[in-house]
Amino acid sequence: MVKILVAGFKGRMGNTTTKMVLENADFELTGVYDPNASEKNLNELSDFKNEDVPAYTKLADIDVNSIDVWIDFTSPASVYENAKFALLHDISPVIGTTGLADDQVAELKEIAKKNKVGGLIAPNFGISAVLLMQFAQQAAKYFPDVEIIEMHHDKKLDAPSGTALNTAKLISEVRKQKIQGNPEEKESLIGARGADYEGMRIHSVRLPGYVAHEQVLFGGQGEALTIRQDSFDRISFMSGVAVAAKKIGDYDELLVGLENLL
Ligand SMILES: NC(=O)C1=CN([C@@H]2O[C@H](COP(=O)(O)OP(=O)(O)OC[C@H]3O[C@@H](n4cnc5c(N)ncnc54)[C@H](O)[C@@H]3O)[C@@H](O)[C@H]2O)C=CC1
Ligand SMILES: O=C(O)C1=N[C@H](C(=O)O)C[C@H](O)C1
Repeated sequence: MVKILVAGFKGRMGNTTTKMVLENADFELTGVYDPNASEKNLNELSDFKNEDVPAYTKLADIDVNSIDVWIDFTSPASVYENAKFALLHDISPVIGTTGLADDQVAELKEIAKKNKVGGLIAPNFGISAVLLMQFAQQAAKYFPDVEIIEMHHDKKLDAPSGTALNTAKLISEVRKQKIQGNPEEKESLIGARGADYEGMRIHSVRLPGYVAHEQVLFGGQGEALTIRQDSFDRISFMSGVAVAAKKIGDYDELLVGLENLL
């Protein structure tokens, strides 16, 4: 039985993850954490009235000995501190929160290595998104001209999305250095051409009704290829989170990307 704490349990992903953990026979929910919670126990929430699980609002109060895996769906501002806290207490972090800077990831990898604790940072736990990133990396070998459009709900804090940024990083590993478009082009409205990641453009759409969607557009001589994935419901991330929580205890380093565990 894997003992799990869900960080960010009051949020959209935290709520869905808390339910998934409670419903999975391989898991025991031993804590939930959210500094913005007013509850002391999960059973104070109507959705979870039969679940006796301590709800923490301060890192210092967490019973670290009761936790094997820390699942984090919090905020770009808090994920580094949370992941470091988990690693330093011999708890395996499974991080879905986006917005970690490259130097923060490098530091967390060092801490994991030094303390021999397994952990995972996954920009996206949906299998459709994992496949999209792999297919896009493959296509970029043949189509170096690429633009990414990511579309999300309008409550999202970070832009571009972690998935779009990771897609661009994976593509840049195989793509020849290239500045796309007309070198003389000028934006008459700032931002019209989107963000620039090593010459690739990333466009972020935020609209109510959307959940999480991405298109990678490739253009070539007289042809084009579009790869698209859609998460219509947050349940789409749960099988990936469950796989990670089950397997991460077998590792002693911090991995990036769900594909490493599939
Ligand atoms: N990797 C993946 O597959 C996915 C990643 N995400 C990412 O997960 C994160 C959360 O997304 P949502 O649930 O939509 O956000 P949300 O805003 O609904 O929930 C975030 C929760 O974290 C809490 N929180 C804030 N500071 C905290 C701290 N220091 N420790 C613990 N909890 C804290 C907030 O009170 C809130 O309840 C975002 O970064 C998002 O991009 C979202 C969906 C899938
Ligand atoms: O905020 C979200 O909702 C999501 N965030 C992740 C990201 O930034 O890529 C994963 C997914 O797109 C949903």
